[in-house]
Amino acid sequence: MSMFKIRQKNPLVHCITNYVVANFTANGMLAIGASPVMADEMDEVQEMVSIANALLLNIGTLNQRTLETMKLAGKKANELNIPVVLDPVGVGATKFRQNAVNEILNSINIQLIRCNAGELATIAGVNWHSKGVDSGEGSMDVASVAKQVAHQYNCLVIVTGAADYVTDGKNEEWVPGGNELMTQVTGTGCLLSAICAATLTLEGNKIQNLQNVLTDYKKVAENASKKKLLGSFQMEVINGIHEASIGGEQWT
Ligand SMILES: Nc1ncnc2c1ncn2[C@@H]1O[C@H](COP(=O)(O)OP(=O)(O)OP(=O)(O)O)[C@@H](O)[C@H]1O
Ligand SMILES: Cc1ncsc1CCO
Repeated sequence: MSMFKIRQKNPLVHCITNYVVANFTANGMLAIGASPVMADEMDEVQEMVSIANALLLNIGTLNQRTLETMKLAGKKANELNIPVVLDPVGVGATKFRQNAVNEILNSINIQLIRCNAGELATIAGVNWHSKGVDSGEGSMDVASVAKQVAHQYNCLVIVTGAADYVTDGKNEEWVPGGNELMTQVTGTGCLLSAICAATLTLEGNKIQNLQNVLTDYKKVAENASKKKLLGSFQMEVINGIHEASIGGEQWT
């Protein structure tokens, strides 16, 4: 239902994202009727974010220069009350990513962290075996750790996996379902973060809106998996979110 609302609103989402998923993210955003713009030049990010409705910071292929542009854009977004989403891709993999995420979280008001369990563990300082940009392995109580992080940074937290979880530190929702093929193609999490940025521009209860989007996305994954063809799966996801966004209030 929230994808339908995003299409009604047509928000401009400024994405500073990684070069692996930039094209998929842009196509996914267009598919739900949002307007994506990718821009990471130091001399234009403040101007660009000023005309945007939301900002996405995704550290998937971060470097010193893009870290600086993220901080510039993030601070400007805060000044203008534009929601900022952080996708801390692979934060557990290197010291550079960990320091960068600490710097971002301590200098910018992030409205939502959208991460997988391994990324959450790193941000919370929980012992975890990271594996590049994948979730990796370990054990923790996702709900209590996510709530702790939400309190620490005064933000919403979404942790994706076999079941997705969303919290503001107090209220919480679980969204089960979907299909594991979502982890076999690149960028489904990154696109979801961009969609969440668009979702934060909607009126109404944030947790409820995000839960609706997570539910839609799980349903899209289930439908897309029916063909059991990995090569066309990404395209089926794009087709599915497009369908969800034109499906009206009742689409499930
Ligand atoms: N085991 C699983 N079963 C079903 N769905 C899953 C599973 N793991 C992840 N997903 C789904 O895959 C989507 C992306 O979540 P994931 O946790 O893989 O993000 P991510 O690791 O940040 O992805 P990426 O870095 O590839 O963008 C979400 O919709 C999530 O619900
Ligand atoms: C594979 C990969 N490497 C850096 S970012 C990225 C895309 C998935 O997050």
